[in-house]
Amino acid sequence: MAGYKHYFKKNWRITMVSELKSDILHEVILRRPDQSHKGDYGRVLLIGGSVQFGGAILMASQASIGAGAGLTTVATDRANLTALHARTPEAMFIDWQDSDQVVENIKKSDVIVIGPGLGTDQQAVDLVKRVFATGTQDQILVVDGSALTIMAENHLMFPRKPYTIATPHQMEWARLSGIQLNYQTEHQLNEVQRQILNLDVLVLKQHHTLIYAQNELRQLMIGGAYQATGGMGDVLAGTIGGFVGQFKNNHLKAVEAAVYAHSMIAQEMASHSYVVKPSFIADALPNYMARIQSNL
Ligand SMILES: NC(=O)C1=CN([C@@H]2O[C@H](COP(=O)(O)OP(=O)(O)OC[C@H]3O[C@@H](n4cnc5c(N)ncnc54)[C@H](O)[C@@H]3O)[C@@H](O)[C@H]2O)[C@@H](O)CC1
Ligand SMILES: Nc1ncnc2c1ncn2[C@@H]1O[C@H](COP(=O)(O)OP(=O)(O)O)[C@@H](O)[C@H]1O
Ligand SMILES: [Mg+2]
Repeated sequence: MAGYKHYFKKNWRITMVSELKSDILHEVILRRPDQSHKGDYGRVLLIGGSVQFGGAILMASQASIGAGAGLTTVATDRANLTALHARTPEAMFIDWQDSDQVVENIKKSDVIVIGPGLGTDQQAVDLVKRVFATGTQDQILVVDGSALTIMAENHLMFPRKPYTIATPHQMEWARLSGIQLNYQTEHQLNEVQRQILNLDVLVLKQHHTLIYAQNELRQLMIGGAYQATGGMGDVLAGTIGGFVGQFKNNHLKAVEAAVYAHSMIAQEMASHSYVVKPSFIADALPNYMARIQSNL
């Protein structure tokens, strides 16, 4: 347990525990007004994708676009440029070594997703620090994958200003909180919540993912082991980015809807797929969201 207090401080009181149900989708995914444009649906910047883990950021950006982000930009290793444009020509590219362009794009984004396939080398550490230092009050930050490991290894705290969502799986949460897997009971987590610093939403990914926010804890009861494939969390991070970027009334509900939709699509696909490819979920999002909007 040693060390977690270093990261977390804010007082959280979980007073409501409930199951996350499908009505969240109908609450969040509404018909778009005709008089609107791409600038209304979120400028999402995704940062990640080392040479080794390029696929992670491709999947996350595919999910951001599928989820409906108005503009999706990817700051990644130049090695991913051709693959990115071949897979998702809708995405814009920034070389993550170009710090001026990275900072400029952090500033003009509504949502920043950092971590999928980021890796943990010094350049990645610098990027996490830069994002944390630059993020403003009216921005939303999604911290995933390697960015969480970097935080644990470098004793970084979540930044104060942006609305911050963390999406650790249990191993990442163990690194960050100091609570080992076998001890990650509800009680232990509540103890940590009381001390959380600067975090608005914690999506603790596992079979039956838990979503913690200041006054509530919701549990996802759908989804299954057909989701246990590398890239599944990268697609979730991109989906959350796309949802919070466009569904602006309530950030927490947008996160909950993203988590629910991601697993519901997987569950539907599992009726005819032994494993569900994460990129298929990214591509299925627009059709699924249209069905929700039409109440089908
Ligand atoms: N195609 C790609 O480029 C991929 C890149 N990835 C990236 O690789 C980096 C390292 O992330 P990883 O998660 O692979 O490695 P980590 O070292 O962070 O953790 C993975 C290990 O944690 C253990 N674990 C325990 N409980 C778990 C749970 N509930 N869910 C998931 N794992 C659990 C598993 O045994 C697993 O081997 C991240 O930046 C990630 O985004 C991964 O998403 C895999 C696919
Ligand atoms: N057995 C399972 N049941 C339900 N959901 C699962 C299961 N295994 C994995 N998942 C889901 O898949 C995603 C995996 O995320 P993560 O481990 O970050 O993947 P990656 O980093 O490889 O993209 C999470 O949303 C998790 O809840
Ligand atoms: Mg992950």
